[in-house]
Amino acid sequence: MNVALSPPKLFVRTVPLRDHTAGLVSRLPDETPLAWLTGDEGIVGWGEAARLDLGSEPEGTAPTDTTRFSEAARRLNGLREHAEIADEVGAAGTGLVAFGTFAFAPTSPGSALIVPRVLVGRRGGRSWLTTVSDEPGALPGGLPHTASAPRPVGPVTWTRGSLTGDAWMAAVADTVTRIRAGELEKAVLARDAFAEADSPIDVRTLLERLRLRFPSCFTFSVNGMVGATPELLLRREGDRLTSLVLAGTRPRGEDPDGDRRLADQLLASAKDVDEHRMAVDSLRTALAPLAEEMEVPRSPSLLQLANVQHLATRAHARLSPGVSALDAVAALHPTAAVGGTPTDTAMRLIAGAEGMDRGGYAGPVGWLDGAGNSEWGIALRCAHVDGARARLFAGGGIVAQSEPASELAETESKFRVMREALTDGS
Ligand SMILES: C=C(O[C@@H]1C=C(C(=O)O)C=C[C@H]1O)C(=O)O
Repeated sequence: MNVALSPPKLFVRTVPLRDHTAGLVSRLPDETPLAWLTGDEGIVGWGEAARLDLGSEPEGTAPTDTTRFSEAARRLNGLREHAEIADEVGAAGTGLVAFGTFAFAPTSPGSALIVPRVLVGRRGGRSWLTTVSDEPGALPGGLPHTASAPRPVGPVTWTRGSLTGDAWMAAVADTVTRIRAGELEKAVLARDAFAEADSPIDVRTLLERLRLRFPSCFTFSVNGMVGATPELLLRREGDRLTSLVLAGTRPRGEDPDGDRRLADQLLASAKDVDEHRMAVDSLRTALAPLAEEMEVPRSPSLLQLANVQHLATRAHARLSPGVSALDAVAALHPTAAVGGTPTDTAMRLIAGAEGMDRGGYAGPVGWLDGAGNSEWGIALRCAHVDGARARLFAGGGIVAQSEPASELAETESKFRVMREALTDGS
């Protein structure tokens, strides 16, 4: 674990912004942009007023260990206690805001919270600017207008991931055998793929493509993790919590009739409905000790995206007094939508079967403000971007009736999100 030095004193100021016309992504400089966007709304940030790198736990730590979340909460509280905040807007995402990404497994590196130097937000017809500085009076009053235009990605070379398609299908087959033998009920298996461009990838280009193609998803960029996830681990507004659970997938059809047929098949599939139920059950069980009221629909509805369609359940809860967003993140991660059932057995199987470290893939990614408002997605349909290289991830839930070839095809549909974002002119 990192030993926290005494936190810096931060001077935070949020002011309303009158200029509503410019898109949020166009505000961003190209270096390490931070973003959380739904369509035209959300928050973007740049610079680092504070960076909390959270250490990884030693090998052998229980797969459900939550130290990285409690460490994040403790260190963020330290920052908040020292901060001087002048907030003229007072909405979700104003004041002292940190973007965050957490590794899927406690033993993986890469979990971090970042407080940007500058943040621009827009929501419900209001826009704001937050600046964070180390000295009183050194607060910039307006926006720096230095952002350059986003660059195209250029030609990309694709290489296969940690496992070949055949090796990955063999891992799926082995998992099915273990499920049928009664060792567990469900495990989500993922794979990776690599892309290499000729020059550093401009993350803003990816963000703009992703938010336009997936306006109902959460387009994010935090500490190298970039993607557009449809899955909301949780949103906290006051004491209200919302979560959108997804599990059960079909591709989109070629035409409206084919599309409807695939949707009907999905809604009627005992295999997918069961797989979905496990994800919802894992949420319900994790949330129950934290909530005073919970509202979870009995049966899933359909969520259609540009590349795939999912079974979806939107759950609501009222959190018990004193339960923070990070408490809820720690309790909910990993849901059976990205881990499995039972959680511990599935996590151990995943660590052995995938032949790779997931890093931040399938971990929580999002932001929180000083008032306790917060949004955390599950980092899916994403890549880790590092200079000219991108490592893409995609997975799917494996249950007793799963077939390796269709699971492989499902991961290909999910890879499309980032493959297309990385392809100019697609
Ligand atoms: C694991 C992923 O997606 C998850 C798995 C799903 C499934 O198995 O049907 C559906 C949505 C997500 O919860 C991914 O996109 O990589």
